[in-house]
Amino acid sequence: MDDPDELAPAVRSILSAARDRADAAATEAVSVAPRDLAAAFERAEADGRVPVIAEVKPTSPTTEGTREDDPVALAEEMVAGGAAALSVLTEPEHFGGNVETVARVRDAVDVPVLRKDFVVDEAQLDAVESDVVLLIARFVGDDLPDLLAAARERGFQVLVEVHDRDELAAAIDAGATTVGVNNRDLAELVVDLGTFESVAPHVPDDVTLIAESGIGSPADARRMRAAGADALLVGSAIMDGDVEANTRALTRAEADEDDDADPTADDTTDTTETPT
Ligand SMILES: O=C(O)c1ccccc1NCC(=O)[C@H](O)[C@H](O)COP(=O)(O)O
Repeated sequence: MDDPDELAPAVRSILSAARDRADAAATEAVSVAPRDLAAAFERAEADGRVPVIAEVKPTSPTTEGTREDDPVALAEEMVAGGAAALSVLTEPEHFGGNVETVARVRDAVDVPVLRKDFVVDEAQLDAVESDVVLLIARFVGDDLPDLLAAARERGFQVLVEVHDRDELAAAIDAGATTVGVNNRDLAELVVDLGTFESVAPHVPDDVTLIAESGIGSPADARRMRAAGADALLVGSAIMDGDVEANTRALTRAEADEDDDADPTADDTTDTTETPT
């Protein structure tokens, strides 16, 4: 990992808490039979939905307040809104998450569930079963190949998160097949959708590519898709207000634009002939 002093104070605090939790991590290795993430994206595409990983994110260092609703109810609303997969924050101190929520959400829905946390140590992988785990290239540094292998041995699919071309190269060298480009700079906590646009052209075609963070509107969703995103990971914009409607607006971002461009595509239009 590069110089921790270059990270935002909130992120240093997140990492320090993650290391403390690693000390108390489980000792028995989990064994997962995962739901296929790529297949879930394909199902969404076939159905005319933008593949969206909707994130259960009660709070965060860049969010005001905490959403106190039952996370399982929120997860079900996300699926009703067309989410192809879910992400559940399990970091307790800065994001209001916990590992029990992943298990409850996974029991309640049939889409793949990503456990979103700041894993820095192999034993942390055993805290709970999920279909996908996140490894952040910047945080795990040279341990990425070993952690990737350890996660796969347990059956997890792995989303490797990068922020620039050097991290992308490290992810590809380590054998990552699903890569997320985070638009949020963890040094400044500033979001710039141009990050995805600058890194995406360098991602090999056989890698499943996910645009993460800062996607706030259907126009943003279309922008990320035009830049090559196979799927989008969205938290704040979905959690702010009506979760089902917010999810639907993003999963329908392309279908709704097609409908706008072609009024005859509106399936509510009555095409029966009126007798004269
Ligand atoms: O979201 C934050 O404030 C944050 C701060 C520090 C480190 C990580 C952070 N977010 C983690 C995430 O990966 C996002 O929750 C995820 O990409 C969704 O982002 P968004 O749609 O912008 O909520």
